[in-house]
Amino acid sequence: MRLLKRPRPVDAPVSDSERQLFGGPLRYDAGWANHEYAVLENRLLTTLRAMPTMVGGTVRLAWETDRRALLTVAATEAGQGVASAVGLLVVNAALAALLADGGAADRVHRALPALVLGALVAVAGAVCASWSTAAAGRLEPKVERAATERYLRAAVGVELEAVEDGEFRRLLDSAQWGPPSARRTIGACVATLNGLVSLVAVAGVLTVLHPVLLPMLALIAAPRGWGAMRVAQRRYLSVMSWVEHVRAARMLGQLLISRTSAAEVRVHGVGRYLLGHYRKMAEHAETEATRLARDKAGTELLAAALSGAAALVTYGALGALIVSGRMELAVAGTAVIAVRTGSAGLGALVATTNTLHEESLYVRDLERFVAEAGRRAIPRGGLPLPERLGTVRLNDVRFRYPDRDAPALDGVSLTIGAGQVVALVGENGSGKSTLVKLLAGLHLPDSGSLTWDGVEVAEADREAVFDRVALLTQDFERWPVTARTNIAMGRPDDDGPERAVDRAAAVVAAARYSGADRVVAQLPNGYETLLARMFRGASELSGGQWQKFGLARTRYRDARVVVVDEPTSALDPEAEIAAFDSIRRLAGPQRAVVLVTHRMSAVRHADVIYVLHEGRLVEQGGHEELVARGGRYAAMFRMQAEQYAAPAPAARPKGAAGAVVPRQGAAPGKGDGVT
Ligand SMILES: Nc1ncnc2c1ncn2[C@@H]1O[C@H](COP(=O)(O)OP(=O)(O)OP(=O)(O)O)[C@@H](O)[C@H]1O
Repeated sequence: MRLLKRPRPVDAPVSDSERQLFGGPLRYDAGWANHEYAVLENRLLTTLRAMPTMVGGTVRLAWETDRRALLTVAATEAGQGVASAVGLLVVNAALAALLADGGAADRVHRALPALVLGALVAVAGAVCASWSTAAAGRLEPKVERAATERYLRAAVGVELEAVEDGEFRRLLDSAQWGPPSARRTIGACVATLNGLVSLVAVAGVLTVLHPVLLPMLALIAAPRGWGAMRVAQRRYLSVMSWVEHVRAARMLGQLLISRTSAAEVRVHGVGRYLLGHYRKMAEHAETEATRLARDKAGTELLAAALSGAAALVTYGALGALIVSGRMELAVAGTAVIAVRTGSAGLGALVATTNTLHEESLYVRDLERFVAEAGRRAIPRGGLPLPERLGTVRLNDVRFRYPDRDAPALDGVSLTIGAGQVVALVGENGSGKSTLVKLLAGLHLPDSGSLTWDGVEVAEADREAVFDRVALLTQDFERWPVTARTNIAMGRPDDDGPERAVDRAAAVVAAARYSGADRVVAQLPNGYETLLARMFRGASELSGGQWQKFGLARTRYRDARVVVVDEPTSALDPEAEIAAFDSIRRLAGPQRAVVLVTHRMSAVRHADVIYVLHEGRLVEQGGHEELVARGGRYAAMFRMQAEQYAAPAPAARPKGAAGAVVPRQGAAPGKGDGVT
């Protein structure tokens, strides 16, 4: 029974590629999988008992999206069941008439009404079947759409912290199979219902014919049922435990064909490298597929052998009943047909129940995800914020990312007032972007307080906080939509037809503000040009041109607090000066600007400069004041200023002709050619 050993996909060996590229196995950890085993290793009956709950969610969705179609499916499936029961009784009547005493013509004549009824019943069954197919076909896409909407709504509603949490992302990943499974669940439900109704009909007929026939039918089908369930459970476990591995291999494939990586893929030879790893990872996954196939083959063989033995016993019993005179020939004939129909029906029922079970496991993941997303959702409602902006205040704020030991922000207190341009500076990793995320309401402080006009952000209506912030980060989104919509995405809710004219004017004004209007002038269809290379006829922009669009979007958003994080890294010097100038001009009586940048020249005009170091606020003040203080800010400013100062003419080494390129790692003054 080696083939039927309990599988442990999580114990599979780790491939070199996983180690080299991802630092270890990309399998979900055994703790979770073992918990699943605890549920899945339960007996068949437990699974069957859990089925109504598992399927219930999908049926509820179907009820909500199109109850008429759902009721039609149920009614027509029941109709088919009745038709098949009547059909069997008609067969019995026809056989009884045909096997009775008398002449052949007489017997056929007596069987005729039953045969005509049989034909009518068959037609009714076929009409029901096609009606059911049409209704189910209408229902399925609606259910998938409703499930997808549930999934996406739950996903966009969670806190940023959840999005960055690996465990939550795992749930997010596995739940994506829920919506297509919900669609297939409808089909499987229909087939299961069909099988169940026909089976009840056959069972009823068999019980009427002889009480021993029913248990025999069950005996034939039980092993196949067990086998199918076992195969489904193992496949599900395997899929779940390999989901990250599959995603990583898919990601390698995407990197190979992506446009952004195309240059490095070619010039650095990354293509060959990743292709090799893709192959190794795919081969590794194939070993799991082989193991599953072997396990499936073993299970099915055993189930078929047991089922065959049960069939042998059944037909033997039928023979004994006929020989002993306890069953008439006509009844035995109908019984054979009924047992054959019944066991074929049971086989199909087992297969569809199995599909239903497997699909509902994925739907259950979706349910689990939606529940978890609900727990981690951004709270709705809360205290309102005043319409006019006064001050945003941080007092002794501390924040630590869940997977880090050291806090990203520690004891930070600062104020941002309306009309101010506030600059955040500090070395890489000092906490600037984290501070920005807290300001925007994307993260909440672990301790200390962050208030918007006196309202604690944790208690405020978060929608209102978001509404007051415009965010332009370094990796702002380059939406694959038209130039116009790319700018209007700054406030996409503002989309009513009555606002169309104002909106068009606002888009043009925002583009003029950032210099994006000059980019638009060169586009083949102006504002209607699609900015996504992946579509035919679309245009692509340079990094700097995109930044102008990002700036225009921020302007269009027209928010109370404008946060710009390294907004000009790709701009040419002239455009950069203009951009910083425009950004500074955004500040007004009702608007504050928070500028995060390493360009010290852009910072000097800020009203207040906050200097962060290892998550702590170490200096604050105006440019002149901070330079005079001679601290960290002054050092950073001096360092950048020196870059632009004319270098002192270096003494040319004796005997060196022309420019000398020092050897890498050589100490100054010990360049090549020095004697
Ligand atoms: N999502 C995250 N999860 C865990 N740690 C994070 C996350 N984002 C940032 N950090 C860590 O928090 C600290 C502060 O990072 P942050 O991005 O705020 O710095 P920064 O000052 O904006 O840096 P840079 O100038 O490089 O943009 C760093 O140690 C960083 O590694």
